[in-house]
Amino acid sequence: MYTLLSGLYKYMFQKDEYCILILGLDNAGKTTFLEQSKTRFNKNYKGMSLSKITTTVGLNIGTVDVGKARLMFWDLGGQEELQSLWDKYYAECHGVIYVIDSTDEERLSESKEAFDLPLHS
Ligand SMILES: Nc1nc2c(ncn2[C@@H]2O[C@H](COP(=O)(O)OP(=O)(O)OP(=O)(O)O)[C@@H](O)[C@H]2O)c(=O)[nH]1
Ligand SMILES: [Mg+2]
Repeated sequence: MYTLLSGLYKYMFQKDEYCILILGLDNAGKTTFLEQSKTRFNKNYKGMSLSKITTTVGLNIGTVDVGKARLMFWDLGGQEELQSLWDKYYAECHGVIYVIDSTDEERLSESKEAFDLPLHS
């Protein structure tokens, strides 16, 4: 009976959780994207001032509920020495958002190389 009820409860109220990695070069706008997503989708979230966002050294985690899904975003640091950590998270995630600063044309090829890195490791 307990199993039946807990199954029913989970079916009705529990959200499916998905882990989404946010990758991209340093300064591409990953943390800004995460903050904007949280502000847009989480009703009671008062977003932090965008000017207060500094470069990410570790990991920012943000949760956003969309319909019956709960998206758990992992925003990793994009600096070169941190890129080797990307593939540690790659195997655990359900999806990847790759952020490119389209105005920074000089770094587009560097961005492409960094994008290819976890795909080939
Ligand atoms: N104009 C403009 N500036 C942006 C946009 N997104 C981010 N920025 C600016 O770009 C800079 C870097 O943004 P972050 O979100 O910290 O970049 P990041 O990819 O998280 O960088 P790391 O944490 O170092 O990997 C900040 O000064 C932001 O305000 C955008 O869509 N438009
Ligand atoms: Mg960041």
